[in-house]
Amino acid sequence: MSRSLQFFTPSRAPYFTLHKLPSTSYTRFPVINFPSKKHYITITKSLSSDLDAASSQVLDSGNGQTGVSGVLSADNVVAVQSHAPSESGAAAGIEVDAVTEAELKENGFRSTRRTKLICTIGPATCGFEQLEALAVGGMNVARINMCHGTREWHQMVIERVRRLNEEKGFAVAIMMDTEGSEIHMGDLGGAASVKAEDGEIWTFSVRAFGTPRPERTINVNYDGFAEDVKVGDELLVDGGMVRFEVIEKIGPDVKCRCTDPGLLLPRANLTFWRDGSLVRERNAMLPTISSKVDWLDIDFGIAEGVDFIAISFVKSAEVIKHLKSYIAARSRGSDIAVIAKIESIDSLKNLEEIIQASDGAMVARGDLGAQIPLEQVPSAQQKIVQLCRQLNKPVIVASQLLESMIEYPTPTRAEVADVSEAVRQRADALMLSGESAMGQYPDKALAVLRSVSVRIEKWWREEKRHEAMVLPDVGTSFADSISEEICNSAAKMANNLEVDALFVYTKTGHMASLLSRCRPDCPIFAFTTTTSVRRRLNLQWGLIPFRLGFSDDMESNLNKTFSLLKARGMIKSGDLVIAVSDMLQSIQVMNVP
Ligand SMILES: Nc1ncnc2c1ncn2[C@@H]1O[C@H](COP(=O)(O)OP(=O)(O)OP(=O)(O)O)[C@@H](O)[C@H]1O
Ligand SMILES: CC(=O)C(=O)O
Ligand SMILES: [K+]
Ligand SMILES: [Mg+2]
Repeated sequence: MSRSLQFFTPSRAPYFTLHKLPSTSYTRFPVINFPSKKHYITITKSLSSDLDAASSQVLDSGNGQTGVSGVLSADNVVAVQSHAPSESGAAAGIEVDAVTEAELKENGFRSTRRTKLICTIGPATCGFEQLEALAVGGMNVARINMCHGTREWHQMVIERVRRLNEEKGFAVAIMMDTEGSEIHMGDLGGAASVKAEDGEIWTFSVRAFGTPRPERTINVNYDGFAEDVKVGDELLVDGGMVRFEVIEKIGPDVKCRCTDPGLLLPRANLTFWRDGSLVRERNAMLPTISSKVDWLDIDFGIAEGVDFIAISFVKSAEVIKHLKSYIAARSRGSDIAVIAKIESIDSLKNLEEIIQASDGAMVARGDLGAQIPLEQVPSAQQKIVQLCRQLNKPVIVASQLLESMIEYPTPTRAEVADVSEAVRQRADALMLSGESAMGQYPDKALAVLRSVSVRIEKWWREEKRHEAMVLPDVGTSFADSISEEICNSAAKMANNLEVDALFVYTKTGHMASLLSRCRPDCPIFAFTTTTSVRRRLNLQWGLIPFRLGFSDDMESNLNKTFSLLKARGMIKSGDLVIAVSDMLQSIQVMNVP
C-alpha cells in the first residue's frame, strides 16, 4: 500500500519526520519526488502500520530549517501547510528567510546586517543558479529595469525569483523600475555598445532608423528634441560619459561632434546643456509616466504581483497619487508599494510632497547627477535620506556605489567610503545597478556591500551610542499617534536596557516601520500574517520579517513565537526581548522562558 501526502513547502528537504500522536515516537520518510511547485512524499507499505493510529502528524523537514505540518489519517491524503519544524510538535508555522536565519545563528543578534541590499538583475545574473547565489549572498530585493530587456525576459526573472523563494525558503521581493519619460537614446539596433571617437560627427534624430542602423546615427525618444536644441548646445550621454557639441540642425536631424569620446550604451540617458545649465524647454512638460510604454509595464507589474514599482523621473506628488489609485483599483487585495525615484530637478523642488505621497524613495544618483552639478549630489542624498526617515518612508541609495566592480574584483577605496557614508546615514537599502546586471563580479560586489554594511553599522553603534531621536510626529489620527509613541518608547527602552531583540506583531507592517524608523541598536523581529507584507518589510532597515499566523491574544502569540524560535535555535532561554503589537497598546519586557 502506498499513500501520498500532498503539501506545499518552501524547502527541498531530504526527508520528513512522521510524528505519531499522541506518543512522541517517529519515523523518517524519504521525500521521493519534487514536482515544480508541490512536493510529495510517499509513505510506503512497510511504514503503514504507523498510520494506523487515528492520526499522525508530519513535522520537521529534516534539514532543521523549514518544514510542514498536517494530519495524516490512515487511508486518505490530506493537504498540509508550511510551518516550522519542531521536535516538540508545535502545530502552527513560522516563515523566515533562510539566509537571515543562518546569519542570526552564525553572528548572533547584535551583528546581523540592518542595511538591506537590492540587486538589479540583468544578463549577468538572470540564471536560476546566479539568482540563488545572490539570494544566498544577502539580496533582499531583486530589481528589474523595464528600460532594458523584453517583458518576456522580465517575466522569466520574476518566475525564477518566485521559484527560488518557494523552493529554497528565501523571501526576495521584486521591484519593477519603469522607463520614465526623460530623453534617452534608442536601443542601438541590438548592439551591446557603440564607440564614439573624438571629433566624429554623429546624427541624433527622432527618426527611427532601419536595420542595420546607419553608421553614427542615434535615435532619440523625445519628439521635441530637434526644436529644443540649439547649435552650440552640449549633449551629455549618461551624465557625461560621452559628450557631443551640436553643430547643425537639418529638419529632424541634429548633427553633433564628439568632444569627449566613450562608449554609448543602449537607451542611454541624454541631457543637453546651454551656458552651463541644463536645458529643459518642453521636455520639462513631459508626463512622468509616458502613456505608451510605462502604463503597459505598470499593468504588467500589477499582473505579475510585484512588490514594489519604482517610478522614474517623478516630478510631482500627483503622479504618485494617480498611480496609487490606479494600482488600488486594479490589484484587488495585493498592495504594491510605490517608490518615487528622485532623479530630476522637479523632484527636488517638490521633494517633501512627493515623498509624503509615496511608499518610499530612491536617490537615483545616476540621472540626478546628470541633472544637477555633481558636487550637489552628496548633499541632495543626505537631505533625501533624512527626510524619508522623518516622514517614515524607506529610502534606497542607488547608482555607482561599486561601479569599478563591473570590471574589477575589488572596489576602489573611494567606493568603499561612499558605501560607508550611505550606511552611516542609515539609509534603509543600498542598490547595485550595472555591478550586478552586467558586471563581471556580481557576487563579489554584493559581498562588499554586505561586509561594509555590517562593519560600519557596528562601528556606528559603538561610536554613536543611542543617537538622539528627534523624529517629528507622523501620525494623522490619535490611534496612529499612540502607535508612534509606543514604538519610540520601545526603541528607546531597547537601547537603554540593551535588549537582544524587539518583537513586533503587525498585520499591515506599519508598527514595524515605526520601529525601524527609530534605528534601534538591536534587530527587530517583525511578525506579520501575510507573505506580501513580509516581503515588503524586507526593504526596511533592521527588520527581520517573519510570516506567522497570530491571534489577538498576545500571551499566546508570545508563547508560540518563543517555542517556534527556540526550536529553530534563533533565540534561547534568558534572552531579553521587548514586544509591541498592533492589537494591544502596551510594551512588554521579558526574558525568553
Ligand atoms: N535587463 C537587462 N538587460 C540587459 N542589460 C541590462 C538589463 N538591466 C540592466 N542592464 C545593464 O546594466 C546597466 C545598469 O543597469 P541599470 O538598470 O541600473 O541602468 P540605468 O539605465 O542606469 O538605470 P535607469 O534607467 O533606471 O536610470 C544598464 O545600463 C544596462 O547596460
Ligand atoms: C537608478 C537610476 O535610475 C539612476 O541612478 O538614474
Ligand atoms: K529605469
Ligand atoms: Mg535613472
